[in-house]
Amino acid sequence: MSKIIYTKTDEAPALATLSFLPIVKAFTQTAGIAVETSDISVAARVLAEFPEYLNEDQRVPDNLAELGRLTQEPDTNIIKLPNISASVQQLKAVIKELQGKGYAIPDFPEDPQTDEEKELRKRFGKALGSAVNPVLREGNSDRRAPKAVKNYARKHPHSMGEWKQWSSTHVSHMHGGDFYDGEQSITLDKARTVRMELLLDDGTKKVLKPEIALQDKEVIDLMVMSKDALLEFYEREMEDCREAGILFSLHVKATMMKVSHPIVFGHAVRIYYKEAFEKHGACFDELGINVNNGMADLYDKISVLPASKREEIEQDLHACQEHRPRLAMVDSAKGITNFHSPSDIIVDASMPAMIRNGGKMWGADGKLYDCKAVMPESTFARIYQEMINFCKWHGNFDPTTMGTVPNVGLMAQKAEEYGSHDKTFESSDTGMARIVDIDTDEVLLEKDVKKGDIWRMCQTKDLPIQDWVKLAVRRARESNTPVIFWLDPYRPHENELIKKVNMYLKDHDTDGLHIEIMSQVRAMRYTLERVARGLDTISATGNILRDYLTDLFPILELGTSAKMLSVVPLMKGGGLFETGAGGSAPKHVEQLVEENHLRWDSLGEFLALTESLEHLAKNDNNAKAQVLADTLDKATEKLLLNDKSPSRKTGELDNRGSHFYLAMYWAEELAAQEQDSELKEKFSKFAQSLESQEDAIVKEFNDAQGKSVDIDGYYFADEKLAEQAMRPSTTFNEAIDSL
Ligand SMILES: NC(=O)C1=CN([C@@H]2O[C@H](COP(=O)(O)OP(=O)(O)OC[C@H]3O[C@@H](n4cnc5c(N)ncnc54)[C@H](OP(=O)(O)O)[C@@H]3O)[C@@H](O)[C@H]2O)C=CC1
Ligand SMILES: O=C(O)CCC(=O)C(=O)O
Ligand SMILES: [Mg+2]
Repeated sequence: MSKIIYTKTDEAPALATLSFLPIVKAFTQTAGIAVETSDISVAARVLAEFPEYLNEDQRVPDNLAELGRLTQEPDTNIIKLPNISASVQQLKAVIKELQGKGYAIPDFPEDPQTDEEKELRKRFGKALGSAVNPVLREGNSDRRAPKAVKNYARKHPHSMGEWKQWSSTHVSHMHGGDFYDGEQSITLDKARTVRMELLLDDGTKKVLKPEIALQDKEVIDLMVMSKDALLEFYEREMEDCREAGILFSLHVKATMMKVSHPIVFGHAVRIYYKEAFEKHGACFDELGINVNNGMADLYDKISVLPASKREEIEQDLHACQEHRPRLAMVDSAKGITNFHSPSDIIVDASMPAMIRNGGKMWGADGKLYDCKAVMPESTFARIYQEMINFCKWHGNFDPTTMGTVPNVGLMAQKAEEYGSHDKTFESSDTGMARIVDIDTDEVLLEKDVKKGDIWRMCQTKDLPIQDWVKLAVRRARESNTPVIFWLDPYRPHENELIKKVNMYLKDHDTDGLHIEIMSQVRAMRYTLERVARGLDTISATGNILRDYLTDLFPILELGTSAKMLSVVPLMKGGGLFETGAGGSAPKHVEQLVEENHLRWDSLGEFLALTESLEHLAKNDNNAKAQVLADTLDKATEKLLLNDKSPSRKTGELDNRGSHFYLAMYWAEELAAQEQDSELKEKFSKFAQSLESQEDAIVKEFNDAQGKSVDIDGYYFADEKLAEQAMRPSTTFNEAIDSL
């Protein structure tokens, strides 16, 4: 029997799954396909990590490890929904919720001292930040807007804020002392085993990572972020921002760069509130405040202090604000600033939202203002400034005419920075950071560091690079679209990649294809000139730009990255089908709980399912699966054309109603096709029955809305209550269950 694994994740997509999965199961079983679920939500991952603390009946298997194993099997077919990459605050909330429900998970040790606490911290660390995607992404990334989706966006453009030439909005990044500055990179001449160490001035060595096995032809990099340079940069930019009278907004990716970016974030907060931190430092230390977790953590922890002390601290914090720039807000109604939590502003989604808004962010008064977008690491920040320059000169992009920018991303096997967190260190001393061959004692790479600097090693394996080049050539051929490799010869790492790209391009027939290599800023300029003329350009990028560009262009082109087709052809032959290119939309859960309306758009799920069925049809020689894929594709287009995507407004069609329409259109298409008479017969009756009950079903869906709903939890909601909430139409449920 053919099998699809459907992941159960978190927040909005997890809710949507409760409504959509019964439909998927009912349709696919007609083609002999079993759909199995695999719970990889952050709560399930925490439970799986601590079986010895749980009763027998509370234990759950380590599904993520199993899925990771399956990525190595050629017949694997996984549909992967977005999941939470948890910050420390979120992880603590997960633990609290589980404990409250009788799961005796231990407390999170914030400042581990004993060996036991350190071990616990390490185990919890497995559920922190981006812990799922890197395990499953055993292939490179192919993300694009399907034609039907792009055509729909052209006909029904989303709103765009207006860019003015006199906008003061700009990007600020470091010009020295950051990871880009003085980066070192080599391609290995043979397989080696190395250690990462800090050589102190007195000759002693601190080994930080005793053994890393490196493959032949692998590219490794050594990069350092200077603490002094970072602090100077923040001081200068905060003052510049205050003088300019615009909002200060910090954009980091603390979820994926889960070691370095919380530190970079924490320094910004400490500099902003410098005097208060100097005055109350000892008290903050005593309370175990770690501002790398955001101001939310600070306010939470000072709440235990006597009122007079607490008020004094609050006053001192407010006094700092007087001579600092105004902060961009995440939620002005609730007074939540950009410094509240490092996972509130995640650069891949936050920068495009600002650019789409005409370069504006929300101020504390709920009004929009120009801003200084601060992205300390210059490596990729420059692409955003280039886009801002373009917008200021040419005005905002026009979704009705703009071209599209698909992406082929080098991602497999934890490529580049996104795989570096276990090789990233905040230096405890001043000395020489070194990568040393264990067998020969050769120093492969070394760089001076000072106490507090952040240093890291990145790895990029050769086979993923070969596969990436192959995928880029394939996409160029299949879509007859130019490919630009965004690679900067002045950056040592990318210079190594350029050599490899040039070499591996020779393995393919590139006759008649337009393939070029350009540095990021030129590539952005070139791509935008084409975008504005309605021309399409594939971006072939490394892992970080894959992430950034696949939110940036879709948000401008389609209004959201949720509408992207996002395929990961696994290197061992299987398929990983991600649903959209965005995240788990936490704000949507709030609306569901308060008003029983889920505005989550499952288009990404529909697109992923189509690809998954097509993959399965070919792999398992399952003709019925191909019929299901073809008809689902048509049904999805019909859904768009008939405007049956979820509305943002409570009382109107939402996620659940939209699923009903997809089911009805899918059934209609199956009834209309001539390839498979069995499916035709079965779905003709089903389609008729849904059509005849359409009004009653939509009424049931809409009537359920407008009141609050209790699903008893957030990270570990009650399955039954959540399912009831997500399947409120008895008529539709009966129809689906009877298929
Ligand atoms: N592949 C993965 O597993 C990914 C996971 N993440 C994780 O997701 C979480 C949230 O990240 P965040 O930066 O807020 O980005 P999101 O992409 O989740 O959300 C940003 C906004 O995009 C819109 N949006 C996203 N998806 C949809 C959808 N399907 N339908 C309609 N609108 C949508 C919503 O806008 P509006 O509010 O206006 O409706 C939403 O508030 C984090 O924990 C992050 O780590 C992030 C990216 C990828
Ligand atoms: O894994 C994560 O935290 C985010 C992934 C992401 O943003 C992406 O792949 O686009
Ligand atoms: Mg992303």
